[in-house]
Amino acid sequence: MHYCAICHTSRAQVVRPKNGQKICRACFISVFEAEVHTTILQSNIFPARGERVAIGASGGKDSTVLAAVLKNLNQRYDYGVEFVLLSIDEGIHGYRDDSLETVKRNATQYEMELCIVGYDSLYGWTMDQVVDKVGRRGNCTYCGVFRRQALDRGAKQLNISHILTGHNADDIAETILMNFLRGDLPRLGRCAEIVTASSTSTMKRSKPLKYAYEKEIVLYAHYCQLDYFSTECVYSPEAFRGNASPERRTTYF
Ligand SMILES: Nc1ncnc2c1ncn2[C@@H]1O[C@H](COP(=O)(O)OP(=O)(O)OP(=O)(O)O)[C@@H](O)[C@H]1O
Repeated sequence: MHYCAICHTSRAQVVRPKNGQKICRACFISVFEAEVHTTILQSNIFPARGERVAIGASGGKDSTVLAAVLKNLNQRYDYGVEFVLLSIDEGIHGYRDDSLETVKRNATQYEMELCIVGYDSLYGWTMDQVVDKVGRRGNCTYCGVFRRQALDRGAKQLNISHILTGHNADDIAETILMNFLRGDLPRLGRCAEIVTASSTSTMKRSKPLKYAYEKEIVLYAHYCQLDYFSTECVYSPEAFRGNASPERRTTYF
């Protein structure tokens, strides 16, 4: 039997993909949370007490883990921040309607206010209607752009100027590779930053899970028995992110 490399008393149950360390369940949970706390401190994500901050909440594993960890860390280290869950309803039947039910339960579990903003009320149409009219080609690209803007508009409605997202280390590695394949140098330069503030808007965006590997996020959610939604978007097989072949790349230049 291997003993945990941190506490040396319990049985090791996890081999960390990051460094090969064999640790027990309790030490994994505490080290995972400690690393997110370090990212928050080193990047000065919450510079002011009393700030209201939105968590972009999709109901998926990343944003659910983000909300759960922030709830714990805010209590433990007293950041003095009030978190609000902000969800965008893109209007994708059989996907977003189900995941929003998860976010509603999370709002109760984490005692956070929830605000849901829909593409239908912001733009006058849903993604299902867009796909019906123009087909599936490239729809993930528009949807991503609309979602980003919808998050900004939702946060403004709440009088909030700071949005956190659950982007993890694997997402950021994929984004770097995608920007490289597209030859998008300006984005390549800034896509790995933890805190970004655009020159055209006052909205600040942060990624506290930047150093968390997707495998460990799933493990954290599993060990903490978090309630999250794990079905893929019905339109996502079309995304460049999941299928970045050179032939497809040419359509983006
Ligand atoms: N519909 C949405 N409403 C609010 N925030 C969203 C929504 N979709 C995505 N986000 C935010 O953007 C982040 C990255 O989204 P992405 O679509 O890449 O999903 P993901 O990597 O599967 O994350 P998750 O597991 O949280 O769904 C999410 O973690 C979340 O913070």
